[in-house]
Amino acid sequence: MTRLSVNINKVALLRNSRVGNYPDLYQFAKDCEEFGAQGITVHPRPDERHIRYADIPILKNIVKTEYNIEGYPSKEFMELVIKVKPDQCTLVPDAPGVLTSNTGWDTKTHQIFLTDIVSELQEAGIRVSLFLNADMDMVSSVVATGTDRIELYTGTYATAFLQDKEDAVKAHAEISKTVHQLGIGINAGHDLNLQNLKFYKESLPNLKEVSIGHAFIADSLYYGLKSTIQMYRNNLC
Ligand SMILES: CC(=O)[C@@H](O)[C@H](O)COP(=O)(O)O
Ligand SMILES: NCC(=O)COP(=O)(O)O
Repeated sequence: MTRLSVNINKVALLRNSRVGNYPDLYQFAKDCEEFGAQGITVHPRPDERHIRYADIPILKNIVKTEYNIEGYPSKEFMELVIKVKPDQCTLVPDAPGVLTSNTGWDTKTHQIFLTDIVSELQEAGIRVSLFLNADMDMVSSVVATGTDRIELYTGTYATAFLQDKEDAVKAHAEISKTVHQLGIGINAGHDLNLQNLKFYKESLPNLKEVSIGHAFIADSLYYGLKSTIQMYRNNLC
């Protein structure tokens, strides 16, 4: 089974565009789970453009499925995650001012750094996932970090899907098969949507979780939250 984890960053972005608490981020997370979401993902960025650090502990008491916190392992981020103890922490190599996540880790270059971070999170009882490009050259260093999972960055897949979907998914299918055989779990995310999700899932039989936010929230504006969750879940069957 592939879990659908809804990334609620963009609900927080809308909330932050006015003083007050509307839409209510916490009620939205509750409703996502009531309607069938199997996880909630948040990505607190240093500028707090959407998810605020103050949201993180509150959501910990609200999320009943799986709570996934994504972000760059800065000192502040690590202190927050270790304190809150989500089910999973997905480490992302984003620079502070980046518009959105746009690449995975160079685990070869950052192997020692990541190994220490992975170990610190695991000692706190948190499952760790590393955001990664579909690059077989990274596999040995990924294993060396001791990470529990990888999250395949699917932004390039989503772009290439429109031209040649078989070619777009090839590297992802190959690395997921290899990493699965090495005992590491496979997650995926970024720019997945109702057009490209089903083919991706069919091409990666060992996919444990997808985290989807931007397209999902946009779709919810048209179809409503309950219908959108069902539509995405139907693409993961
Ligand atoms: C890591 C990733 O690809 C997404 O989870 C990221 O959280 C998107 O961030 P924005 O919502 O700020 O674009
Ligand atoms: N890890 C990917 C995620 O949480 C959401 O990415 P996107 O669907 O907002 O591009």
